[in-house]
Amino acid sequence: MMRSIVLVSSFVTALNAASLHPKSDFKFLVTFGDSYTDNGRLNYYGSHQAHGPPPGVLPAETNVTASGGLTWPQYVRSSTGATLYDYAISGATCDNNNVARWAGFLNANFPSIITDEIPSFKKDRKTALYRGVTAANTVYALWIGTNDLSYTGILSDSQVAGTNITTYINCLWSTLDAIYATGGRRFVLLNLNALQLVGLYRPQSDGGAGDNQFWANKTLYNQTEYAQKMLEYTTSANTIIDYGVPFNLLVKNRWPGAKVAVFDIHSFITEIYNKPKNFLEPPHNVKGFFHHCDVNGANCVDGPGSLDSYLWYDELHPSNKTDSLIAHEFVQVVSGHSKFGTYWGH
Ligand SMILES: CCCC(=O)Oc1ccc([N+](=O)[O-])cc1
Repeated sequence: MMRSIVLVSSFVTALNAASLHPKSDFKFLVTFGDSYTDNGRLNYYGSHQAHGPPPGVLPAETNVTASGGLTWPQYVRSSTGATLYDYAISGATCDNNNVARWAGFLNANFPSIITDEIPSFKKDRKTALYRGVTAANTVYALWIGTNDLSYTGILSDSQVAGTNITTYINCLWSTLDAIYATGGRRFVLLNLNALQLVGLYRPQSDGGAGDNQFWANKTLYNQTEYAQKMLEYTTSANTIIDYGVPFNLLVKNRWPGAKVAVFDIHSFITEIYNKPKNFLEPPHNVKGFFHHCDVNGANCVDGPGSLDSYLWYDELHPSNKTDSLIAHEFVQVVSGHSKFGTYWGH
């Protein structure tokens, strides 16, 4: 049977950011991901023998995240008034059965979306925390993959044998399956960041970092080759996401009644990189980063200047200025008004 494809032009009506009263169609934001999104959840695991909070309990938040300040969902909350449930955990991959990363301080792997974030969400979903959550008033955001493709993952062929970028992409669809099964119908999928631009993967010959806390022996490698690999991996995965969302949603009818927006973070970050004066405070800094530590992540020194001038906080993470820009654009995506959003629905 031929199925008509409908590009949803307006995902939801525009948000009244100024009032701080959440709009009826954006009362709750539920987020899944890694340190790009984590607002303190890993800290809870770190202080509770690698266990998450009991069902119905939110971990304490921090206002100094991996961005150097608030992270993007916290900015979305403050601009929209939406209630935020953030399951993101720093260091996470999509599924530890595909790419697992050891966390010495946990004496366990970093918790992943499939093994920890989704199970925690499903347990919480049955508690009073989710009173008032409906299919219509809740947006689920998924931003994962930076660690899957990272030097400790696919970039160094460190994934579980037999798994690959397609396995990672299939994990995205499995995550949407799990949320859909709980009643979620409105999804925003944030694609892979332009990782060839971060200091971690940029060659030193182009202003990138040398040996560092996220890749301790980077200088032993052909850095130009690895930056190019990262460009290939992120752009190829993002193309698969672009085609995979309408294929799964509309051709396979995998999530009947759902709407999915793809937020093209790769292009958004690249636009900040190319036109910093439109986004960052002068003097703009898009090649360097603000927070400099040794290869052990210790003896850190900040600056020079203000973090608001920087695209990046450290070798890997957007600055909190950038996170505030991501949040602003995310709200535009949810409202159907972003040139960085592609909207799919029945
Ligand atoms: C965006 C993915 C990068 C990431 O998750 O980085 C981190 C991993 C682990 C920690 N941590 O253990 O604190 C922080 C950031």
